[in-house]
Amino acid sequence: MKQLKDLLFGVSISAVSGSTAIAVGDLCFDSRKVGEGDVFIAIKGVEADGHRFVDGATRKGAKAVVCETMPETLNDGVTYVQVSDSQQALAIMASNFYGNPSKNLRLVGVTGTNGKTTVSTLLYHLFKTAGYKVGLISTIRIMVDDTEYETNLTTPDALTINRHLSLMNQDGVEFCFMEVSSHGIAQRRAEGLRFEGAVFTNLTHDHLDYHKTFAAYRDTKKKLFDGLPKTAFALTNSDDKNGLVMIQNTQARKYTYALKTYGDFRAQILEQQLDGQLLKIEEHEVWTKLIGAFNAYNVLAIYATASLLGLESMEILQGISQLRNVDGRFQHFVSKKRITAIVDYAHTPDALKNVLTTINALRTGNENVITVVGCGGDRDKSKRPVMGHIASQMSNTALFTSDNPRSENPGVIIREMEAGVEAQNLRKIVSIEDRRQAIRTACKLANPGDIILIAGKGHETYQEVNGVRKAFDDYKIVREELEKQEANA
Ligand SMILES: CC(=O)N[C@H]1[C@@H](OP(=O)(O)OP(=O)(O)OC[C@H]2O[C@@H](n3ccc(=O)[nH]c3=O)[C@H](O)[C@@H]2O)O[C@H](CO)[C@@H](O)[C@@H]1O[C@H](C)C(=O)N[C@@H](C)C(=O)N[C@H](CCC(=O)O)C(=O)O
Ligand SMILES: Nc1ncnc2c1ncn2[C@@H]1O[C@H](COP(=O)(O)OP(=O)(O)OP(=O)(O)O)[C@@H](O)[C@H]1O
Ligand SMILES: N[C@H](CCC[C@H](N)C(=O)O)C(=O)O
Ligand SMILES: [Mg+2]
Repeated sequence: MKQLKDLLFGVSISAVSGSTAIAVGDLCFDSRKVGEGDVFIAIKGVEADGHRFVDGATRKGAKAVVCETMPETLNDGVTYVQVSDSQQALAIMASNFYGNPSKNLRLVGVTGTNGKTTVSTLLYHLFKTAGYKVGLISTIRIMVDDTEYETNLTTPDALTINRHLSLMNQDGVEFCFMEVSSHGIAQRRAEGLRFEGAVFTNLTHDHLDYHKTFAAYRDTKKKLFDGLPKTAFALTNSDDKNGLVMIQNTQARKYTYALKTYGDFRAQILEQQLDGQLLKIEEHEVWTKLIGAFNAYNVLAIYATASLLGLESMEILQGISQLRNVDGRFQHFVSKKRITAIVDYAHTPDALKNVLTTINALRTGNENVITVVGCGGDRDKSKRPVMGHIASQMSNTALFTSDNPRSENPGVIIREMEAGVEAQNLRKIVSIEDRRQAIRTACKLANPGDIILIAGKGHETYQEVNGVRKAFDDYKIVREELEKQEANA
């Protein structure tokens, strides 16, 4: 059992009713999961206000409540702690609860619209190859060195983060790479963590449903850098319009990386093929299996981060040459009849544009590019016409389909994508709600040499409709469809 007053260390408290010198059980921010002796933290969320569940939580046995507004009736035997920000309090208490595990390892946060999973996962593999014990907190999985844990958010809640960091401490993990999403920052999920460094990839259109304006989205990301200590490093992409803005107010040591402009770390693309590219990083040439200009940025960010963490150049370059694509990021195969299928997690306008630019640059003749793409339901609607335009403009055929419609009508989402298609591209689009049918049609339309891109879902192995996730794997399906079709031909 822990003492409540110890868990509150560092929390800015405005009022207390009852004693904080009491032993408490777990921390809990969901009244439905409260157990006897727990501390319930009431959070004002997007859907609900946790303050409404304070009474229910104490009836289920919560011994202490952390809240922003004191309830009108206080129950005997319960300690109420009023704080200015419950989400911040939760994060600090979660870190205290697990013995501040981020202080016992070298933690690096990665933020930006695209590239977070790629950069953090590749850093994990690079440091593993270099012989270290490593942790990873990413969209796809959480790794405590070799042990994998499931996750359903990019940046999990503060308790989940600290619980896994604590497992990393127990396992002797030295480095941890972690994605820090804008939702994570806005909801203070990573507050109270001690970062040794933070990396910025890029900033383009996404999540405007949540942040409302691009400036608010940018300023949210910037907070990760504003909160770094002097001893940390802040590494930014100076080719990105907002790269320097990110590090403008940080106390940390500032470093930049760039392909086009000036940077402390620089790279150049020397050659590109479907199975890799040759890069010049500083004075060294290195071959990587990761292709596309966007991956040249990712690889350079990894090189710079590893250098700042003290690895030797040669060791880093050797590691880079062994890295493979991250699951669902430009994951591809060539069928018997030489049709290339690429599955990619491009779910923002910029990512889709980058992937299609890379694919178009690989064309050597009259190959057709056939794109299958959708837009997520209950997510930023303003992305839909833009992605519709990009897919139709940059492909020979674009099949618009469903991508996790969630609570929305998939047909309506597709109509919103169609609204962005310019008149001269209308003949290139076909809309098919059923994603499997859309993939099947793309396979039927493809001739030898053609390239099929299936965008948006990458590593995901489900399709989410009305709160239910049904098994669905783009890579498996396109493989099956092409094999079936080629066997019947
Ligand atoms: C919009 C959003 O980000 N929501 C997240 C947020 O939920 P919330 O605060 O809105 O929760 P709420 O339902 O309003 O409830 C408020 C509070 O009341 C509590 N409650 C509620 C009901 C009840 O009976 N009793 C009770 O105590 C809830 O536990 C909560 O503490 O906090 C929860 C706990 O941390 C998250 O699980 C939840 O993520 C939802 C599931 C989600 O889909 N989030 C996505 C958008 C997200 O965060 N994505 C980013 C990646 C984005 C990117 O691509 O960059 C991510 O980091 O994954
Ligand atoms: N550095 C980059 N710049 C632009 N686009 C990129 C970059 N890296 C990857 N992408 C594109 O974005 C897609 C998503 O990449 P990744 O999963 O690494 O991003 P993320 O930031 O983790 O996304 P999420 O916010 O969903 O967690 C890739 O499939 C690719 O199409
Ligand atoms: N982390 C992103 C993932 C989007 C992936 C796409 N397949 C979708 O479901 O919209 C989000 O939650 O917005
Ligand atoms: Mg990610």
